[in-house]
Amino acid sequence: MCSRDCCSKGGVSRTKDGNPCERRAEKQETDIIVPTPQSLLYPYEMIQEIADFLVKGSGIRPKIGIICGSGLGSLADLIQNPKVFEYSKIPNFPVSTVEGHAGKLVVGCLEGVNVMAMQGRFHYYEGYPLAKCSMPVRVMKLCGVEYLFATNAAGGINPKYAVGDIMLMHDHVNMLGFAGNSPLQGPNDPRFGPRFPALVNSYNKDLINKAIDISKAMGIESSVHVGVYSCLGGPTYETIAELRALRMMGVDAVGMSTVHEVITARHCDMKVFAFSLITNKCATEYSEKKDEEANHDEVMAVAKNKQKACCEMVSRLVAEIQKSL
Ligand SMILES: O=P(O)(O)O[C@H]1O[C@H](CO)[C@@H](O)[C@H]1O
Ligand SMILES: Nc1nc2[nH]cnc2c(=O)[nH]1
Repeated sequence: MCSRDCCSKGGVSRTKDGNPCERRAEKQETDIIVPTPQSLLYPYEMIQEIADFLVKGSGIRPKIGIICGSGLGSLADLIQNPKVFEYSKIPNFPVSTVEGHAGKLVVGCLEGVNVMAMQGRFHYYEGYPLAKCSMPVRVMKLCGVEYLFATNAAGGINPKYAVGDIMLMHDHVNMLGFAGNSPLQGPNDPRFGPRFPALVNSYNKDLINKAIDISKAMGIESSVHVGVYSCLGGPTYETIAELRALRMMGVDAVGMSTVHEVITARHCDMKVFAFSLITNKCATEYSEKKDEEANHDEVMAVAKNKQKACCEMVSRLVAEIQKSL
């Protein structure tokens, strides 16, 4: 209420005698905030600056970029001669706020290939716009990265999936996109990619086939699936009705990440490989059992338990790529 003792009726501030309050009208005009389109948050030059900082600081131009999912930070521990950058020390970089996401960028060598790994990703529910969540993918691109490996912890909706299984992503359903949200929203910078990128064939078939062969060589093929992931905004886990709806849409696993990173990577023509570690089974029947409710401690515990297999999958696939370089 303004100091002239106004009240608000029908969205219009009025003085006690019913006349519109001029002071409030003036204030409203100056208070209008025009949101910055997502794509303008990190202009090309700023991304280039971050990439230059990392390439100069590490002396390395990575070919493969790895994003470690919740509890899967040990993927970055595979890297030899690592140069570690705390996110807080990288200019214009956001900070990680989620448990299981250390907030470090590790650059070095894996299976003879220069790689860069994010120990900690950014999620929409942390309050970051999608373009900010996936900004590091563009940094990777300008550092020289050609392949994105995105990993995540996810809930298994497909009834055939068990906790601890791995789902190789071959497609996604972009629920945030259905609601009109995209990391590419706003003016397009063609130095990154086209205005209207196609997303069919986003997940590289050759890499999926190689990963299937690797799972056979590791003797874990019965717990490795190929399926569809969907990203919701979070931070809530899903209701039973939502899980049923997702299943009807053909979704096999659900999480709160990855899709915007894949969109950003495909926009700038990176080859994408992604997998979900199934950390919990999503209930699709109503029940009052507490142990059927998803929780982040369980997600982290399962990820830690299964990190060895995930690490082996990643390093073997990097070794396969190395053969073709
Ligand atoms: O997708 P990642 O980062 O692996 O994490 C998943 O696990 C967290 C919920 O337990 C959410 O952040 C969800 O997205
Ligand atoms: N949205 C969502 N994210 C997850 N991350 C790990 N498990 C889950 C889950 O069940 N739902």
